[in-house]
Amino acid sequence: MDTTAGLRKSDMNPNPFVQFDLWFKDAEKAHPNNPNAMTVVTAGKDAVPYARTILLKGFDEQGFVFFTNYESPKAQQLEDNPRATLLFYWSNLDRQVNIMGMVEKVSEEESDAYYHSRPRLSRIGAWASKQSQEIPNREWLDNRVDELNALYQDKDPPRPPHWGGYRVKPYRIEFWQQRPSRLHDRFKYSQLPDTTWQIVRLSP
Ligand SMILES: Cc1cc2nc3c(=O)[nH]c(=O)nc-3n(C[C@H](O)[C@H](O)[C@H](O)COP(=O)(O)O)c2cc1C
Ligand SMILES: Cc1ncc(COP(=O)(O)O)c(C=O)c1O
Repeated sequence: MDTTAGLRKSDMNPNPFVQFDLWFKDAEKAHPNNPNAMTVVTAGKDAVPYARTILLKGFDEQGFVFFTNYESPKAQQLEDNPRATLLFYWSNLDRQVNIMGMVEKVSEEESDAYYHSRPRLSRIGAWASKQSQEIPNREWLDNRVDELNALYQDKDPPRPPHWGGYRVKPYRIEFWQQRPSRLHDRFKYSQLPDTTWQIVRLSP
C-alpha cells in the first residue's frame, strides 16, 4: 500500500463511511495486530478529557460501535455528556482518522448478539470484572472467575445487564495522511443540517 503519493479532494469518497471502510481495509492488511484499536476520549461532569484504548467492533452509516462495561467511568462520563472522540493512528500507513460524534447505547439485541459471539472466558470475564474499580489483589479476581465458572458450569452465561455496546454517531470525521516535511494532507467531513457531508481540505 503506497500512501506517499498524496491525497487530492477528488480521491476522497463523498461518503465518509465508504472512505473509512477503504482505509480500514488497508489498515487490516498493514496492521495484523488490532487494526481496530482506537483511542476513545470522553469527558463527564468534571470536564476532564479521559482517554483509553478500545476495540472498534463494527461500523456502518449508523455509526461506530464498541462494547464495554455500563458501570465503568467511561459509561458514567457518557451518561453525563453523550459525546466522544475516536482516534485511529495506523503507523504503518502514516494515516490518522479522527471521528467526533454523539453517543448512544446500542439495542439490547445488538449487545446480546455480540456478547454471545465472544469466547466463554471473555463472557465470564464480563461478569467477573467491576471495571476500573480498585480490587485487593489478583487472587480476588481469579476467585471470582472460579465462582462464576462454577455457577455457569454447564450453562451459557447470559449477558450481564452492566455490559453492552455504544454507537458513536459522527458529525465530523477527519482523514489525515502524512506527507514529506510535515505538509500533510487533511480532509474534514462535516455533516450539514440536511445530513449531507461537506468536505474541506485543512492546512497541515
Ligand atoms: C488494545 C486494547 C483494547 C481494549 N479494548 C477494550 C474494549 O473493547 N472494551 C473495554 O471496555 N475496554 C477495552 N480495553 C481496556 C480499556 O482501555 C480501559 O482500560 C477500560 O475500558 C476502562 O476504561 P474506563 O476506566 O475509562 O472506563 C482495551 C485496552 C487495550 C489496550
Ligand atoms: C475489558 C475489555 N473488554 C472488551 C474488549 C474487547 O472485546 P473482545 O474481548 O470481545 O474482543 C477488550 C479488549 O482488549 C477488553 O480489554
